[in-house]
Amino acid sequence: MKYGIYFAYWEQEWGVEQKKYIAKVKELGFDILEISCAMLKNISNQELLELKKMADDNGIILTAGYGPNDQENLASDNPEIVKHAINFYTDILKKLEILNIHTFGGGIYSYWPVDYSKSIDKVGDWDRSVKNVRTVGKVAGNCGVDYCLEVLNRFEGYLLNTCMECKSFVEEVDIPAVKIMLDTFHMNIEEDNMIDAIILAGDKLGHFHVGENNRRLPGKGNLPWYEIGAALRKIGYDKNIVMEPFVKSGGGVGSDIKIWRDLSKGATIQRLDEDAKSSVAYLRYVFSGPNSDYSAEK
Ligand SMILES: O=C(CO)[C@H](O)[C@H](O)[C@H](O)CO
Ligand SMILES: [Mn+2]
Repeated sequence: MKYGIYFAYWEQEWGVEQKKYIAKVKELGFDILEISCAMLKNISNQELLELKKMADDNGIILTAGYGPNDQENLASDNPEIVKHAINFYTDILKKLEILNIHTFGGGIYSYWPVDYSKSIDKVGDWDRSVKNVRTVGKVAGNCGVDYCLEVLNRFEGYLLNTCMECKSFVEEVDIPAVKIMLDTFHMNIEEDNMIDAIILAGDKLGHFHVGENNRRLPGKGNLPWYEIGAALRKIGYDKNIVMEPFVKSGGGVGSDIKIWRDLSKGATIQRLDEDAKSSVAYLRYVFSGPNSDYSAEK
């Protein structure tokens, strides 16, 4: 397994320049930097190549995350929005191919975060999204990108709240590049048992986000990391583990993620860095097993 972190741990806006985090995460002991596709919307080819070179030079793997806005919604009942969304994803996927990025995840079958002042048509949105994710998933496959559908908690999304729903959706889409993405923060809210959910995902699991019950760094909350690691090993998961901590309020990130207090306890940037370094060392240790009493027979 490779270990990474989402740049937004240090930032308040999704679209900011993220190149500077490549050397930093390397230094802190990570293999991966996850960037936001928000920064790829208006990027030049030259900048793309520079970003790729910087990752290569530092021995860092890049992955990509994204929370699409309501104009990029593949589940929309408005054909103009769907057309725009398909064009948007096609452009982004071509850029990911240039960047040698093979993993793209998030609520990329709907929009995020959902506006619940509007009425919800889950059945209709599901059918439209299956059809349109199939279209975009084929493009992803041609670009060598796994298109990973993140299971989100009910307050942020309504289409895929559990691994079971995501598995059915992925089976309906039936395109090899379209995979399940799980995030321990969301699983802790929605799944009866997050270990069983990982086992259920099995070889369809394409990407894995880790964060505590309150989105602090792994090791600072109450999630069962030993058991999570054992479940990942049991399904033979050998892809990416990307931590997605959110601890500072403010800006677009703070408002989308709903951080209304300082979960970092006033940490300086230096302290944030040290915490991330300790957390990835901790995760590498607990996920390497065999440290858990989660039995393989379960
Ligand atoms: O877990 C998430 C949202 O709660 C997502 O992974 C990202 O934050 C989202 O895609 C924005 O990039
Ligand atoms: Mn996530």
